Amino acid sequence: MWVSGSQLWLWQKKAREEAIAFNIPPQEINWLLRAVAGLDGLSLRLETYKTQPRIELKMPLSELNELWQQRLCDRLPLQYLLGTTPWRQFELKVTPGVLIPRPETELIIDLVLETVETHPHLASGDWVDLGTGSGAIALGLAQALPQITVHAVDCSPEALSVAQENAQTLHLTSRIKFYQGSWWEPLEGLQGTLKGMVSNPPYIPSAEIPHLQPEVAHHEPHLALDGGIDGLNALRYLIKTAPTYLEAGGFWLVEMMVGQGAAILNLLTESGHYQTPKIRPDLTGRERFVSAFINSP
Ligand SMILES: C[S@@+](CC[C@H](N)C(=O)[O-])C[C@H]1O[C@@H](n2cnc3c(N)ncnc32)[C@H](O)[C@@H]1O
Repeated sequence: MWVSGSQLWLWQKKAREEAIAFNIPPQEINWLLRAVAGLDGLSLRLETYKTQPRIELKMPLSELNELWQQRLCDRLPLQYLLGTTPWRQFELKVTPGVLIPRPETELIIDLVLETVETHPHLASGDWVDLGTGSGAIALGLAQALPQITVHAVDCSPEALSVAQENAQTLHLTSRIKFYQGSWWEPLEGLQGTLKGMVSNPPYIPSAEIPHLQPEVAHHEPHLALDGGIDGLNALRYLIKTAPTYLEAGGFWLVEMMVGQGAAILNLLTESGHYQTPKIRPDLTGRERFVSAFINSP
């Protein structure tokens, strides 16, 4: 499907005005045009594509416009409309059955790598990603630590099928084992053997979910968001159960919501099974992660 550069420029100009009117970041149009028209950042920024006689689109202009109207009127996230999202060096498949992996979650991989540098025994063996969703964290770990096997668990069959497809596309299927079930349930046989656990569990207090941006509240799976009354249901469970599965000296790392750090540190200390619990900030300095080690004998 071909259009002239000037036709596409006119469409982009109208879409930009609509984005501003609907309070949607206008940069999303460039993202859309990169994906649908294969335009690069420079020609979009300088609008040089406007003089191109012919530009190939992956869909008719009318269909592109329908997608855009869905973005505006239904507040459907662009990542679901395009079916992909960038995450670390990957381009991951996403569907409305999985949480769109967030840029701040990328830091989990860096925190693990930083820890492995000072604790080299963690660089091989078995790790788990509990609540794997699109598979983002499991894929990032498998790619960054070539000597480990990642066990990736999710209770959502739809999420697991997306995660498996992502692993296939990235040629990482031999490094990740996927399981459907609740948290540790499918991993009974690995009790006491795991080197590390990472998880970005649901942690939003139930009553806050309807007040999130409509893109999140209306379109992302509530199973991925809802952490119960205080948001800590899954985190509490993971603190209680991880010591049965991780080996002594094993590493425990979770993502959380700003403001949950003190409660999580308390739970870790009360459990008596963890040492050196630490709140870890994201790149903007907000407290978003907590790590600890399982007590050594
Ligand atoms: C916040 S999302 C994280 C997804 C992905 N790890 C990421 O960071 O983008 C939480 C994930 O936990 C999964 N989940 C919720 N309850 C679960 C349970 N009881 N057992 C296993 N997974 C669960 C959800 O399906 C969802 O995929």
